[in-house]
Amino acid sequence: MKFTKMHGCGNDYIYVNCMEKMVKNPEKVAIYVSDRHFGIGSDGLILICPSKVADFRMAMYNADGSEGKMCGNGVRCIAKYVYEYGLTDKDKISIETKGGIKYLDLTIEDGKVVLVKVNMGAPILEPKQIPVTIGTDRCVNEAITVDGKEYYITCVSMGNPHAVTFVDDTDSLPLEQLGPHFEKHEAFPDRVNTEFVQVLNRKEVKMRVWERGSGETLACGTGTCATVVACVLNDLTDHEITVHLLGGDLYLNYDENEDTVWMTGPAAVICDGEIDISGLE
Ligand SMILES: N[C@@H](CCC[C@H](N)C(=O)O)C(=O)O
Repeated sequence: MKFTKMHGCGNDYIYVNCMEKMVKNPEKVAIYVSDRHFGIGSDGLILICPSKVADFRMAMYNADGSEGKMCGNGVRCIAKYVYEYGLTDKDKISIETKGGIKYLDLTIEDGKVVLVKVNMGAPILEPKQIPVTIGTDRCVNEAITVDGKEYYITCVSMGNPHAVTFVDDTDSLPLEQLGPHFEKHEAFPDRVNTEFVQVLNRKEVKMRVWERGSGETLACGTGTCATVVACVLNDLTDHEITVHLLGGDLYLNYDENEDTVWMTGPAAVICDGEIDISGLE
């Protein structure tokens, strides 16, 4: 299987061009290629597929083989891939995902995609749709006990479920220990991605993330969208913020009038390669 390893702010995936031929058993392939010791090493697998309703379709799998409905860093990387590998010459493209069609604007310099701005669509706040069992109309600043300690969460779906909790200091968090307790908490019937957010000022926050199905990652695009929405709902920041992640910065704008979140950030190619997956197909 030919692949390209790419990352968006350190959130790395193995990308496969499936425009001609689909990968069989993508769940098993995701587990295999993601392994950082016995595979290639990544946060998961992303397939670039043909679409009947958009320019391209994304299928994404976490490192544990579970399917995710959306991936913010993933759609930016797909934009870079399809332009730089000659699948399109357009600087505005659409990508179908299980979380809806996303519209992307590519900034191109010397034939390279240096920045991608994505219309990530409307945040979903209704608890049943997220899904989370806490809250009636919304789950904003609601108490939850996780591993014996009380936290306050604001829940947002950006096609996939997120719980945002505000903390004093992201650096000192024992995420390896805490993350799984949030992910598998009974309040989240489909598990959850959790963002731990330290507000620096009205325009900047620091964020660490524990991703459903992949563990701690260096960045999560949909997680930053959930974060800006949670910040606004709790009146902690302006609508336009910079999110500092372990792997870099993303720029977010929650346009409440249009009910949409804009995410802008980079995408990078790490390498191209080929791997034998014949035992998995
Ligand atoms: N890293 C992603 C989100 C990937 C999917 C997530 N782990 C899920 O299962 O919902 C992003 O950049 O948004």
